[in-house]
Amino acid sequence: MKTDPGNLLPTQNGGNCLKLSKRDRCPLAGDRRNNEAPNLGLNHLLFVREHNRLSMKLHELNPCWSNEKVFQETRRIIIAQVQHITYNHFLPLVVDHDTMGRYNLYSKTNGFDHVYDDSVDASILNSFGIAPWRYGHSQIMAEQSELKDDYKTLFKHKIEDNLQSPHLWQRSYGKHVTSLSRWLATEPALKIDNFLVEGIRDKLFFITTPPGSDLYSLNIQRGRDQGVPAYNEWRKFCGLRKYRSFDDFEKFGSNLAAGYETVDDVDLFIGGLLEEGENGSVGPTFSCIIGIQFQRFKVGDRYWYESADPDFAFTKDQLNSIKSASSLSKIYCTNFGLNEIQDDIFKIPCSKNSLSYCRDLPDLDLYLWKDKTCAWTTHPSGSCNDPIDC
Ligand code: HEM
Repeated sequence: MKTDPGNLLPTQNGGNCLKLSKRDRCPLAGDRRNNEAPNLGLNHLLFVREHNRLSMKLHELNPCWSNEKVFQETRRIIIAQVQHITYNHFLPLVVDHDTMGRYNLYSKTNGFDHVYDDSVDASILNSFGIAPWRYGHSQIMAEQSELKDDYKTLFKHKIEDNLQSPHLWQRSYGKHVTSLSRWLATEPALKIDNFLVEGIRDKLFFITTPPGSDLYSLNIQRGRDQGVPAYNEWRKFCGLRKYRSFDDFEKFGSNLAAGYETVDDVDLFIGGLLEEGENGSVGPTFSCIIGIQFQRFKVGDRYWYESADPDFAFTKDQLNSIKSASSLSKIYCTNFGLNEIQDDIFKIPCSKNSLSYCRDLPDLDLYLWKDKTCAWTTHPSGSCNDPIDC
């Protein structure tokens, strides 16, 4: 895929982003919101770099493959990695243990899994995008910072000064990508709760649209605009006890009583965030909706990465390599130039999650993608320049 100098996201003339310096350019990525916050842009950049890294290797292994074939095969591998990491490493930290089991969200440890059900609609539930999946807004930190290679020196950048701008990672041809990613990988996100940092509560987008707005208010209003059922309706749907009075919200009850007429009016986004989950995850109502949604994404996806459909399935060995060797830690440190990283990037480094050298973390075995016919196709004379077989 195309990149800019510094191996950065490609840019367009003009474009829709905030330019904080003369040299800033608006990046192009799969989602136009990639520049909403610098760390979101970094995650888009991460997978462009990973795509190009894998496709170069596939091309070296299979010189007879067309560019299109290399692109499509790489895309398929990246999608499989994202699905595997999301369901097995990330989701178990967002929802509770029961939800993972109830909705069959874990992948099988090895081999294929026939999960596809053509009666399942994999599109997004209105309520899911409005409330439970916005839980992450409460985890947003007040700064987007950089950590130098001593892991101690910190350069802080206020979040409100950098929204809608690629400046932090783009300046000096991407020289700061590594230090930003070091911070992102090691600094714990904030707790999931009903609090929001000031930079996105009072000052959201204040540079472009002064005096700025409030992300939680937008979330609440969006739910009302789109007719999302109230919190208590969802509790009932999820088999939880409906709340009868504001006292059920315990210490938050009196504040809610000041803003709502009855307990049945409480918005899903507000009620859901007030629940406490298991080990810091979201509470039972959000877990329920997220569980249903992720089950639909999985079971309603004809191309789910564990599929054994002979028309497009990975081989069993390829699939097992994806399962055993995909980790966001590896993808991060390989593509962002880190030497070391904790084994599980979703958790902070500690004695149970120690640092490893990047090169020691498992990587996909791309030799399993070697097309045995390829060398002969490119060299009908039979001369062999194949790095593996020769
Ligand atoms: C600095 C970080 C972030 C900023 C500035 C931000 C900002 C926004 C804004 C302005 C909206 C549109 C609100 C509306 O008008 O309805 C939005 C939507 C949304 N955000 Fe965030 N967000 C951030 C991080 C996150 C995180 C970490 C998550 C989840 C883990 C998340 C999940 C969502 C979802 C699901 C939507 C709705 C998307 C849709 O329906 O198309 N956001 N965000």
